[in-house]
This record gives sequence, structure tokens and C-alpha cells, in this order.
Amino acid sequence: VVYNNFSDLPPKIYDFVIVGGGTAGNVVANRLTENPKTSVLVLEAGGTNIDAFQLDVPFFSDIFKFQYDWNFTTTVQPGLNNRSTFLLRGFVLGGSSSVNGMFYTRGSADDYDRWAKVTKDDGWSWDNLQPFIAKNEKWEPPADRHNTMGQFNPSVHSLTGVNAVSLSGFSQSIDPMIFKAVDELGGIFNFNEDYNSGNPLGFGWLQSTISTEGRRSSSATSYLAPKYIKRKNLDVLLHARASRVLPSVSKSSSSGYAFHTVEFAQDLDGPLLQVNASKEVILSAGVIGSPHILLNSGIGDSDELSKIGIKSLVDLPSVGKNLTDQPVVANEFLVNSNRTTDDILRNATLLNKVYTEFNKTGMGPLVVTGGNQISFFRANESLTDKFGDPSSGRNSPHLEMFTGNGFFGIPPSTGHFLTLGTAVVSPASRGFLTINTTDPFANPLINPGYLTSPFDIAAMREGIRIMFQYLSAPVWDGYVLSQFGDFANITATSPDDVLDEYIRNSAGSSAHPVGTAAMSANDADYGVVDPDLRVKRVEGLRVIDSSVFPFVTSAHTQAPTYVIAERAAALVRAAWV
Ligand SMILES: Cc1cc2nc3c(=O)[nH]c(=O)nc-3n(C[C@H](O)[C@H](O)[C@H](O)COP(=O)(O)OP(=O)(O)OC[C@H]3O[C@@H](n4cnc5c(N)ncnc54)[C@H](O)[C@@H]3O)c2cc1C
Repeated sequence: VVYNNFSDLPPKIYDFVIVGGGTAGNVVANRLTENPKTSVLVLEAGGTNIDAFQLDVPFFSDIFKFQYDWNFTTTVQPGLNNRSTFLLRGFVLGGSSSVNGMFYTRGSADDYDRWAKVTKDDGWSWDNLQPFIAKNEKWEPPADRHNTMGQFNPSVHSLTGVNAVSLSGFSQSIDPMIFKAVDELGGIFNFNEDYNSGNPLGFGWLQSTISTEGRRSSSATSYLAPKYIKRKNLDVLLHARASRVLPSVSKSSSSGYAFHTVEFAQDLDGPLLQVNASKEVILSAGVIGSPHILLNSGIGDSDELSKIGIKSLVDLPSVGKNLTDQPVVANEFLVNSNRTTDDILRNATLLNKVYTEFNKTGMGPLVVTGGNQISFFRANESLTDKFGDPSSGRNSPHLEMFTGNGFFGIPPSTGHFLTLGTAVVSPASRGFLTINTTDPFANPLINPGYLTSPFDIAAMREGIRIMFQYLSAPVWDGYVLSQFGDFANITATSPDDVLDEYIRNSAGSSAHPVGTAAMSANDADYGVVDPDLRVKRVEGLRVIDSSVFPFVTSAHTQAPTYVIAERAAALVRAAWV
């Protein structure tokens, strides 16, 4: 049952209280309540009262996201020519899965094998996670029911999971050109039938968390679908923003503390309320929310906490550290075509027409998120020889290039565009999150650390040069007219300092931050949670969300977050249920 007011909740002690009804939190809530004897309360800071138009229509996910995100203050970024940047997060039931770009990318097999190695838990390896990938994914035909033969490998997909995944349901005018260029060029531009097989390198058809009806599949629409949310043992309280977890005495934990109580507020000026969990509190408030709650609660670097007047209960210096995001640059080209997505956003009559089509049929240009392809590349060995290799292995990319059949974001008033975005998906840079006040509802301070490692800026330069190499394919002659904006004077042979200036003026977040409450081996002297995602040195508290990634996967982060949540739910069930 979904509640808006604490006073309406039934007077009972829940077995588990999950903080955050986002991507991971809803998976855990769903799986734990499969057992009718287990009761779960989810506390979600956001609501559900967001315009369904903008939540459901795939095309708008990246355009209107700013309206729904909790724009945390970030410190000015020295690496980005002193610009401030925002880290976007979903602030609504479903969390970031309700507002994200819906790309479904698992990363490479090596990414997970590295997790297994650093945690000394083989359960996190690619092979051992396959059942959890399958429990999450429900492969569906694309909205336009086109023939998908050769566009994906069915043997690496699951038809039986909860969260819908499909290929693009609308073919775009540039699709044939994208793959013609691949044929013309060969080499690193090889066609990859399925980048989700564990070997992502090359060019493939994009897979997205979109249903056959052309709708967004978020953790709210899938894991909290009506058949699940009606369970008597599953309650969700909206507009409930947790401030702290509160300690009690523990005889079994090395810190002497257990955390079974969550303090929260429904109205930031209103009273602080409390709920208890008889078994565990699970933090699933995301890469910003979870470490923020830990720090507010006195769990973090004891020196840093003491300095701002917070009583340190558990000295875990890794809380908030290791923040890893993937910097991205959207490179814009003016093109000789009016069959791009730009006019949809500029012409109200056209938008109305395609929206009516979408509403009636679940088809048309609104069932794509901008582009239909994705590609992944290794950086040249000279870079990894010089700076070391931050990737997880030889089959893992350092770079992504995505294609957009139009401008990335709101287009200028004239012109038709092709976007070729470049991102460093295996970055070496690390940022951090901290707090500077005892007010638990003040925004945390975030420094994403983009491009602070020399590898990352060199890799981004290489990504841009790879993009120019790709555009040298004959198929683009006559289609691409010129370059746009700050990018206008950049060439493949621009000197490094010119490229660096462009990159530092243009790069931003790909919205994939992870790692601020990272898992590590039981005997490691760093890390925040153990391989079972229990907060180290305390009793009764786990973190299950994207903050536990020890390293970012070399791709977008929702699929791995779902996989973490599926396995974590099984670990919790094994411990208790
Ligand atoms: C705009 C955007 C675009 C993206 N595009 C893609 C993409 O195309 N493909 C991809 O794979 N990944 C994408 N991502 C990243 C991906 O969606 C996230 O990595 C993933 O969803 C994170 O899941 P999570 O469970 O860690 O956190 P979230 O899903 O963000 O869930 C956290 C939840 O906790 C709630 N919360 C936070 N603080 C509190 C508190 N104090 N008390 C109570 N509740 C709280 C939030 O409201 C939220 O519901 C994108 C993300 C964004 C924001």
C-alpha cells in the first residue's frame, strides 16, 4: 500500500525498513515481500505526482529531467575550467530509473570479475551473477515489432524477469548510415551483435528499458507494479526524507552499535519522526543519499565528522570517497536533412501529432531516447602504457560513443543536428562527497573530480579523434555539413591544448556516479560495506544501491544497479527469511 502520511501507516514493527524507493530499493522491497511473512516499509523522499506524460514517454527522459531532479550543490570543478556542474538524481518513486535515459548496458564480464576479486567473493563474478541478470530482465519485442534477427543475441537475454528491456521501437533515418560507416571502416568499428554479452567492444543496436507498449520500464512501474504493491506485507511511505539512522547498543558488532531506527521528516520544517526495523535497516537512497545519511549519523571519517560537531560513532573513512562518474562531451554537427528529432521539440503542432500517435499506438518517434546505436572502444595502448590501465580488462572499453539523430537537449531555434557523444567510461579520476554542517537536510558538498587524472583527459581527446575517424567514412559525405558551437573549430588534428580547452569547457556528468559506500573484502582496511553489503563494524544496517560499486562498470549504471539489488535481496533472504 502506498501512503502519503505517516499517521496513516498501520501501527506495526516492520521486519525491514528500506530508505529510498528508487532503482535498487524497489527490487529489494519486492523480493523480500515474496515471502508473505516478511514485512517491509519503504521510505521514499519523493512522490509519484509527476506528470505521466514526461515520465512515460521515452523521448523526453533526457529533455525534461531537470524538472524532477534534486539538484545538489556541487563544488566548482577545477578540472572543468572552474565551471559548476550538477549531479542529477531522480527524486521520485522509482528514483533515477524514473528519469534516466533508459540505456540498458551491463558492462563487460571483466567489470564484475574485478568486483569479485576486490571483494574476495566469487558471487560477484560475471558467471555467478547471470541468474540475477535473468531475474531482472524481461526481454520484449520492440514497440514497432520489427524483425530483430541479427540485432541482438537471444541466448544472452532473459524473458522471465521483471524489468522490460527491448530494442528501439522506431527506426531513424540515420540508422542505415550508422552501420554503412561501420562496414566501410572496419577495424575498431566492428559490428557487435550484442554488447550485453560480456564483450561490449564495437558498434551495436541500443537496448533500453522500454516495454513493448513503448513505455518506460522503471523500478516503480515494474517492481512495484499493481500485483506487487497490493501485497499486504509491503508498504511505501512517500515524502519521507530520512535524516539519520539512530544507534542502539550491540553486543556483537565491533563498534558496539546497532542501527535499527530511521529518523525522517515528511516536511523539512516539520517534526522528526522515527520508525524501527526488527531485522534490518537498508539504505537504498542512492550514491548521494546513502553516504549522506551515514555521515549525518556519525558513520564516516571520525576526524572530519568531529570537526563539524557531529559525534563520530563508527570510524569508516571511506564513506563518501571513491565517487566515480563518467565525463561526457556531446559533439554537435549540422546536417543536410530535416528527418532529425529537432523539429519535434520546436514545433508544437508536430509534437502534438507524434504524441497523439504515441498515446494511441505506443509507436512513433517518441519511443526512442534520441539514438538507436551505441559503441565502445579501448583507448590506444600508448595511453595505458603511459598512465596505467584503469579499465577492468582487455575486453573492457575506456570510451563510449553514442549517436543522436538530433541535438542533445533542447535544440537551437534553427538547424538539424547529428550528435556524436563521447564519454570516458573507465575513468581513473575519483571525486568525493562530504558534509559541512550538522543540519541533516542541508545539501552535501560534492566534488565529482572529473578529468582530474591525466588518463581521463587524454582518453577523452582520443575519443574525439576516434569520432572524427568514424565520420571520415564515405557514407557521411554530403550529410554532415559543419560543426556547431564551441565544437566548430575542433578537428582531428587540433593540438592537445586546443582539444583540452574544448573538453574542459564542454564536459559534464553522464549521470552515472557510483562508489561512495563501496564494498570491499571482509579483511580490507578500506571500504564501507562487506561483500554481503552490510555496513562494516555495525549491526543491523546494509547499503544496497549504486553507492556500493567498488569500480564503475564500463557502461551506463542502471543494469548493474538492478543486478546488485537482485543479488543483495537474495543475500538478505538467505540471512533472515
Ligand atoms: C538523468 C539521468 C539519466 C541516466 N541515464 C541512464 C541511462 O540511460 N542508462 C543507465 O544505465 N543509467 C542511467 N542513469 C544512471 C542510473 O539511472 C542510476 O545509476 C541508477 O538508477 C541508480 O540507482 P540507485 O538505486 O542507486 O539510486 P536511485 O534510483 O536514484 O534511488 C535513490 C532513491 O532514494 C531516494 N532518496 C534519496 N535520499 C533519500 C532520503 N534521505 N530519504 C529517503 N529517500 C531518499 C530518492 O528520491 C530515490 O528515489 C541515469 C541517471 C540519471 C539521473
